[in-house]
Amino acid sequence: MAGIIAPSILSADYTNLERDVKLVESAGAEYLHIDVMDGNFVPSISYGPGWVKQLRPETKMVLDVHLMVMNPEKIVDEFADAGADIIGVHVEATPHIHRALQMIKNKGVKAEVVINPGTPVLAIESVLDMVDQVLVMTVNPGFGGQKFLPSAIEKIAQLKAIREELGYNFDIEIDGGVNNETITAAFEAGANVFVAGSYVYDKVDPAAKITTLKDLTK
Ligand SMILES: O=C(CO)[C@@H](O)[C@H](O)COP(=O)(O)O
Ligand SMILES: [Co+2]
Repeated sequence: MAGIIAPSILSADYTNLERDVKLVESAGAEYLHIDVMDGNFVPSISYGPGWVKQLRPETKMVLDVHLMVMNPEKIVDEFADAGADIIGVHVEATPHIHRALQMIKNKGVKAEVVINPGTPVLAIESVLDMVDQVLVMTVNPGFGGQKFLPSAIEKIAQLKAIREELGYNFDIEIDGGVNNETITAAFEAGANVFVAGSYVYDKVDPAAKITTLKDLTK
């Protein structure tokens, strides 16, 4: 099965948001990646649940919400009610990662745990039996347009091995610096969901970029 492509709306043109959403949907992107930033866990501030609620009826794509916020357990219910299909919470952002993931699952939403480049797989081993997706950050979170960090490849391979050994079921997503050159090593290591922001939306022809990424992950 081809990889799932998740364009990051962070790099879209906000004065033409509807156009940019429809463009990637008709090009075959299955997920739309939504970067929520609180100005605390990361320096930038982006969107809240009200924004996700408005977006929900505009697309059939899976809304893949990446919460870069401190203490996400305080806000996961609101994002679930807004129509998120997947909610990702950083292990570095809360002392209550198990509770945060349980709250997401209780809402009937897919639960994702996220690790930063400086965090080892060991830090999330005790919650791998309860997640639908693991997001391995391939840049430090907070900004689009950064360079892919190859140290993530080993973590992807570790997660794939744990999943096989223990019979777990999670998808492995990567996020940051994904393009036609960096995607292959991550795909070969075991990633199957690929966030791409600036590669898709900067410069020309987002639809062709999605086709390229899909072709590289067959
Ligand atoms: O979560 C983040 C950044 O914190 C990402 O989702 C970026 O939006 C990806 O952008 P590119 O690195 O693909 O430009
Ligand atoms: Co993201």
